[in-house]
Amino acid sequence: MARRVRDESDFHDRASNKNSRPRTKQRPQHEDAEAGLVTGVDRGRYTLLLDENTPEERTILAMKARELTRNRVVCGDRVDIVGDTTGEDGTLARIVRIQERTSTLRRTADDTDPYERIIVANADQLVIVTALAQPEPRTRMIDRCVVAAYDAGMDVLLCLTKADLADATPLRELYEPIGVKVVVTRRVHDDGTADASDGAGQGGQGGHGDEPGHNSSDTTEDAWRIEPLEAVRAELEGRTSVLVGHSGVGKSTLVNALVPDAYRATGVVNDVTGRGRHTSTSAVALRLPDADGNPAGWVIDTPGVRSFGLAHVDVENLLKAFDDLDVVAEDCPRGCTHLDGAPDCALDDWLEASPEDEKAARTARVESFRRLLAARTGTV
Ligand SMILES: Nc1nc2c(ncn2[C@@H]2O[C@H](COP(=O)(O)OP(=O)(O)OP(=O)(O)O)[C@@H](O)[C@H]2O)c(=O)[nH]1
Ligand SMILES: [Zn+2]
Repeated sequence: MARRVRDESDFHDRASNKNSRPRTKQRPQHEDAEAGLVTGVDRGRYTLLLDENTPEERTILAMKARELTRNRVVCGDRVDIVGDTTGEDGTLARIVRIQERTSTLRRTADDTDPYERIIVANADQLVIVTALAQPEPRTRMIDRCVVAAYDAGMDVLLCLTKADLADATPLRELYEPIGVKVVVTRRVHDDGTADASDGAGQGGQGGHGDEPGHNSSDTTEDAWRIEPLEAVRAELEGRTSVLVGHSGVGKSTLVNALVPDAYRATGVVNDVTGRGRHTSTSAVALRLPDADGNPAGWVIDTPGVRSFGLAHVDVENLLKAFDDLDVVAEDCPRGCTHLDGAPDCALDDWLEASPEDEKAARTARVESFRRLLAARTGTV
């Protein structure tokens, strides 16, 4: 369901909109530019992957060229680069263009940040990692993430962790009717028990999942593993997924199991800034291996993203994520809010006219849609 989404320049910098930029003057200058993928951003330094999946594949560092000063380059962006692109020590290339984005996950300006920001570009799936207990799930937070994803034209995967501690059924029932895919993971001890009484801290950076794609008890003698890891991997393969989740939900545990050495692989950024990765708040793209260790997609971890401001969200975009309701709402009065109690809202007529056997399903759809609409406002 990836739809074309407007460029960031549509929102706060119309003057520099790409259509009015003197492209023809830049083109000849940069016709030797190479293409790269932004895998990390840290204080004006961009980590890029060039010649992806070829023998020449390499990681380089770059900065933005002067003409891009006012444009934000984010993780997941495809960019054009000039200068020294060898990636050798001490080299710094220049990003001269941002390629057209297929999606932009964004958050609204708020009290702490006056700008609406793009968080990640070109992702097609948002993975909301939520623990079933410790910490307790917060459905309002999940709703808000779903809204942000649907607004961006992204699919949603709800990953419910710690199923060894609580039942996933209530959350499943809440989210499956709105087109959210659900995967449920649990911690399983190597002796087969699903008891989470100890082992805390062993998993965060753990030795679990040392063997890409297997992570089974015959390769790890100690403690525990996350299951079913392969079901999660199957949902991520061939896609670019953004992972969000509150502290303590088990996101790092999951990323480590899926992408062995994930955090060591981002060391390039650390070498430059001297900062540990865990103090970084910007997104990092990690390559997901398939069961044989071959590249099979991208997982973008977002350590700093705990919630989304949603004031920018367009009701129409949200409605588009509900195909059936979108058609019905064509009969709504102009400017209908579609909220509960909205005068003459066609969604209410649709419910009333429902055949008996469809009533429950229709009601679940409309109620879920209205819940998401309401979640746009207020704070988490
Ligand atoms: N019982 C149980 N504990 C789990 C499970 N997954 C992770 N944990 C534990 O939950 C705690 C938090 O996991 P992390 O992976 O560090 O959580 P996080 O979401 O990355 O949190 P931050 O690192 O603070 O962002 C750790 O002690 C893990 O061992 C699970 O499925 N069941
Ligand atoms: Zn309506």
